[in-house]
Amino acid sequence: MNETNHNSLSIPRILDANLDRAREGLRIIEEWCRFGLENSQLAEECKQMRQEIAHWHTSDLRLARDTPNDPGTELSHPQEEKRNSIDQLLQANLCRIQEALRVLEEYGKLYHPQMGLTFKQIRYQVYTLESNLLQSYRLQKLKESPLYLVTSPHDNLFSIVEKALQGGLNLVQYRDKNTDDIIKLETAKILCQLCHKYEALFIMNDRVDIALAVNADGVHLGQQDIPIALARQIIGPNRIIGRSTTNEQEMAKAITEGADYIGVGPVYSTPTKAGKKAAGLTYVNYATNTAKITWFAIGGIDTININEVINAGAKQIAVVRAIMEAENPTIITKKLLSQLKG
Ligand SMILES: Cc1ncc(COP(=O)(O)OP(=O)(O)O)c(N)n1
Ligand SMILES: Cc1ncsc1CCOP(=O)(O)O
Ligand SMILES: [Mg+2]
Repeated sequence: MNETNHNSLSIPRILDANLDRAREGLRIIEEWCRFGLENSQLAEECKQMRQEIAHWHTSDLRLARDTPNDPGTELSHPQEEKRNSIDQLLQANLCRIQEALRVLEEYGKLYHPQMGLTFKQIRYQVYTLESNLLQSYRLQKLKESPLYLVTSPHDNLFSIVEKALQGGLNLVQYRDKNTDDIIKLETAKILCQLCHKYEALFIMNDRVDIALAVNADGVHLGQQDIPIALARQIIGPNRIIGRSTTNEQEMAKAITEGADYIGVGPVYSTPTKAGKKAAGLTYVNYATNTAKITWFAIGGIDTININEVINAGAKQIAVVRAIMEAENPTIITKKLLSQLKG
């Protein structure tokens, strides 16, 4: 250790700088919770943590500040100058807060007997905040996605999905009933990254294990798949669980069991789900009048018949062939989105 640069103010300076850093970072997250997510509970949690941190920022520590001689003020990482998305901005600031809290925890032990423990507790509160923030972000995005692409196997799968994302799609489900698991895993990984690049949500069909392995935003489970409670235990509280429903009883059960969204259909009979009886527009009407959670009408919907489904009250729809078999997936995506926006 170089003793020449070490003096009695070194630790107060470290604490002063990191108290500022943690509070600034929390303020950035708080603004998003308040204005972006409109989640007053999360905003309040941020505020309380800021106040607790402020309480430790005593005049002794502020007086130790020596900005003109601080070699760190000029240092900035190129990544700090660049934020491509709100997601990245939040991640970067959560990281900054956690680093600052860790510094406060370690150096705080040398300053005040209680400081290490307090900042350890705040650091854990920030981990919980991060996870709640992610859940809130996913649920909001889900609610605001009018169009849901459920994929089918295709030689140009990635390019079709990317073209649809370029058309404004926000929600994609990877569905492939027949491929080997090892290929499914690799495909899911690539699709998940692709979706996140476009800030879209990625949902895995049927498979909770693959959803977790690739960091998917959620999983879609049908009536023959594992129970929602078990999926929740495995996948945790922050990822989305969707459930297919074809009638009133299934809808009620899925909602009671805690599905984040439901599929409502098949509206029309469809070769994609051959042999499955259509639930019809009557069931869409029922969902319009009854479902209090996010729901997607699905089955046989295209640019021609979508208005019937919209007239039955659907605000969000899911399609397979309409996009997967389109000559131009970007144009069809834009068209479906504009039809849904009315
Ligand atoms: C959005 C959405 N709704 C319904 C389904 C159908 O799920 P499931 O009944 O499990 O049938 P498979 O898709 O697994 O054949 C879905 N995938 N997505
Ligand atoms: C997976 C699924 N679940 C109910 S209908 C359906 C398939 C919908 O496919 P398409 O949009 O091609 O009719
Ligand atoms: Mg299924």
